[in-house]
Amino acid sequence: MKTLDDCRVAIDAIDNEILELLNKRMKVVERVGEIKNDTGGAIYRPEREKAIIERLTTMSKESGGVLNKSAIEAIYLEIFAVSRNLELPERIAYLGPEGSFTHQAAESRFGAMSDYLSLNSIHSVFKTLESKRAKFGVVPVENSRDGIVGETLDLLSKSSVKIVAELYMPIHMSFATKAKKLEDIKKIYSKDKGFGQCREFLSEHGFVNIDQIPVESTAKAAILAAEDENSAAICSHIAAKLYGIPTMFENIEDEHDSSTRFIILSDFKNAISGHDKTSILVRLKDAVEAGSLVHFLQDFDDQKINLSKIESRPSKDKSGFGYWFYIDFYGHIDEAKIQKVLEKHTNEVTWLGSYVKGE
Ligand SMILES: C=C(O[C@@H]1C=C(C(=O)O)C=C[C@H]1O)C(=O)O
Repeated sequence: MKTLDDCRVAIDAIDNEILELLNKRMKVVERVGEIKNDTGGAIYRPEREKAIIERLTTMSKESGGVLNKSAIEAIYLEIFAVSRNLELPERIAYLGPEGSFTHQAAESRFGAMSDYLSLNSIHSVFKTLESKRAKFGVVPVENSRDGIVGETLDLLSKSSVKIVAELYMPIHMSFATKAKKLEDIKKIYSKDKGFGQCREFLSEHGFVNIDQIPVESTAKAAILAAEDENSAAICSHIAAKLYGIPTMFENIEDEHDSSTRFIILSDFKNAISGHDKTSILVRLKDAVEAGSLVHFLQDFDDQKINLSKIESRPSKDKSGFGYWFYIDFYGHIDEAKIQKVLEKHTNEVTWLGSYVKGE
């Protein structure tokens, strides 16, 4: 049996090899960057990243390796982020403030080293992309409990930016405080929804009679709690970490299955990956006439295209269209069967993006 020292010597030797291989990988990545620069190709290729993770996961399984898919993903998403930065540093705008759940989603995809821009509205994220002040945007589009984020859908309907990726993130709340003892806590900050989602925790810990102060975001709650040792925040763990507040309890939400779907916006079209989803907006001219939506959907069914979401929104324009529909379906816009359906409805459909299906 090896001693601790032997193990550490072995680990050091392996780390040397890993570093050498990583540097070797980055040399190849630099060349990819040059090629993309010459040909105008997109830096971020989510479908290629997905294929790498799938291949490595299968390989690890087959060889009996201890790393499962989430471990491989955690390691490789960071490697991809560093690679992309090497190809061309690109700015990522997200719905802030720093420490928001959207920030956490952005970091999970773009890594710790990227150039981030925190903006205080979804509208500003779209504007920043349209004026090319950032290459990517990250915004929430729906939550499993609260439903659709209307502002995101309305902006998608008007903007030229496209959805290039999606990701689902479980939403967990942390209880963070600089207080040494629970009794020292005299007030708690959070967003109104934060309090709503953690009622059982608050009552179990006897916090019901303590001042609960709603503020505009959970990140703001963390900032305030960082300034006052007799207060606490219900916030994301990234916010607690960012503002230097120790987390006293994690996952304090009443129901643990809440997740938010975030979309990554940019200005290019992905190649087909074989695991794609497409989002479109449909303005049916005669939406009020019975059957027009049914006929439209029938065309999808005829081609065996499965829908994953349909959401109606009131149209706010003056063109006379009463409603439009936001639809997600499985497949990529460049697939023949999808072209066949969309060609029949060119005047009614706006393509919002085709991207690798998130998990
Ligand atoms: C290197 C590339 O660019 C990016 C980085 C990748 C990587 O590090 O493997 C993969 C896909 C792209 O997001 C590429 O397109 O192959």
